[in-house]
Amino acid sequence: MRSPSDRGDVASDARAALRLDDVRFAHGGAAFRFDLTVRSGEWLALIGPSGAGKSTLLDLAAGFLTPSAGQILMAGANVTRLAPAERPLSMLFQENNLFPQLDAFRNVALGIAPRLRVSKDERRQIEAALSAVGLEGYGRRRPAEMSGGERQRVALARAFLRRRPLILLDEPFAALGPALRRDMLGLLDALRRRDGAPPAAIVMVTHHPEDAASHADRVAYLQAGEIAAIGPAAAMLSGRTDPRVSDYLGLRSRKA
Ligand SMILES: Nc1ncnc2c1ncn2[C@@H]1O[C@H](COP(=O)(O)OP(=O)(O)OP(=O)(O)O)[C@@H](O)[C@H]1O
Repeated sequence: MRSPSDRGDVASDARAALRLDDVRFAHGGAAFRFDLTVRSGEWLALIGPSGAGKSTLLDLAAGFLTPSAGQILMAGANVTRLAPAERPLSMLFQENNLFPQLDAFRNVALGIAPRLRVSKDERRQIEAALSAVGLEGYGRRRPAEMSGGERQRVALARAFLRRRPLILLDEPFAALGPALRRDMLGLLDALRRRDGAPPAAIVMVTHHPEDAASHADRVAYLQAGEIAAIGPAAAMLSGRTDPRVSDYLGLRSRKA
């Protein structure tokens, strides 16, 4: 049986949560070229040195940047020219995911009711989402009245209420301590499996190899604007697959 490769076979590509097909982009002096297939329900971690293009890859997938060439597909549909709001995904950043003037309830409500007019049923869903992230009773608090971890929980509640099949994470827990980061990743994993629906696929930028090791199915290593290596998380993080990855992870002894 052939192992799933990055290009994948035609049938699995058609169902892929995300596919970047020879996507090209340039900003500043930096050029980017990405080929990637993320299967439905898969958790992919993006690692690599600062400036390698991890955020650029996510921004292209989300629609905040437009490729100069190539195609972006989600569940087989070409979304290359669609605005971010029209794409079947949710994205979480390291900060500023919430509207500061709105309380937690309204920030979550925006996930399903952009004009903030909510029905009784929607109110119940929003309260259930807040409770699922451990924030029962926090509905009236504004972002400034919450900790960084609580704010990210509100953002998670909103993302999951939207029930999009793809979640893009640009280091959303990087500012949290190790224990809290572990809790948040566990919560994210539990939330994406709720309701018996297929789990949402996740593409997560991280500078913490241990986060990738504990949750990712595959790891992609980016360097100089492209995916230099990709494979199962355990193999990639063992440092035995690619010398560039082991150097990045600090796993190879260096000669003085
Ligand atoms: N808006 C922009 N205009 C010009 N150049 C940019 C812009 N955004 C990013 N770049 C450049 O593109 C390259 C890739 O940036 P990107 O943010 O994707 O890297 P990264 O791998 O996410 O880095 P980090 O780990 O530091 O967040 C960098 O050299 C950066 O300076």
